Amino acid sequence: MGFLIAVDGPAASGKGTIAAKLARLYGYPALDSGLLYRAVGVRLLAEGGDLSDVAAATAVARTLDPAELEKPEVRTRAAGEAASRVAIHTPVRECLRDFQRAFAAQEPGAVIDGRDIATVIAPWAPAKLFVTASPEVRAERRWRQLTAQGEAVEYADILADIRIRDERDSGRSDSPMVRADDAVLLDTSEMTIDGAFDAARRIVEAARANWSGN
Ligand SMILES: Nc1ncnc2c1ncn2[C@@H]1O[C@H](COP(=O)(O)OP(=O)(O)O)[C@@H](O)[C@H]1O
Ligand SMILES: Nc1ccn([C@@H]2O[C@H](COP(=O)(O)OP(=O)(O)O)[C@@H](O)[C@H]2O)c(=O)n1
Repeated sequence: MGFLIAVDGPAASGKGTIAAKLARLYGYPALDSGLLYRAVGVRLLAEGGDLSDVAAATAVARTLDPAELEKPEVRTRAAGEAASRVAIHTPVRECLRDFQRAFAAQEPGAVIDGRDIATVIAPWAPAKLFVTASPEVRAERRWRQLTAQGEAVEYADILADIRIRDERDSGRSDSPMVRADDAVLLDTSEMTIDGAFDAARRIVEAARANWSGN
């Protein structure tokens, strides 16, 4: 198994940004695991399905095509909400698990960001970060991001979304969002993107120095 960097954390904490930069730094492939759940939610809704219909959501997860992760629709506010609603279904998570585990194990290394990478997908990961920030800061970042993408959204509504999603993601019974005991907490509330990346890089370098692999 390679040097896997697991980057977990709540919505809009900056974990994807950090994961992408670490992947570039080390020359590893990166997987944004949230896109898998977003793509399931988006297709289910497009087919007129119900997000609480476990069988229908599982059928979509089983037939997910990588091209669906590239669609701009998976990056919308509604897709984030839909993702967290299909992500509570155990059979949906099971359908997506093998792909993530195979991605995680590749040599010489990989970076995956999500909610349960360090706890469920790859507890063996040599480097684990739990990236967070206050709900207000995350809402501000998500509001800016969605506005820049052309979505008309209000800050107050995005803050409410963030709070609901935090509760749903950390309260579900299967693979809840939680910091792994051995994951390093990185609170980016007061950090710039460069500052957060620098802190993440130092955490990963320390983990690499302790790693018994190549
Ligand atoms: N430290 C930071 N300071 C300001 N903006 C940030 C920071 N980290 C990320 N962002 C921005 O916030 C938004 C959400 O970041 P992203 O990495 O997609 O979060 P996540 O993957 O946790 O949902 C993006 O537009 C990103 O550019
Ligand atoms: N490894 C993962 C990744 C995402 N998810 C779910 O998918 C949703 C969307 O994830 P995301 O990472 O794209 O969300 P943001 O953090 O970008 O808003 C989350 O709210 C989780 O419910 C998950 O359950 N497990």
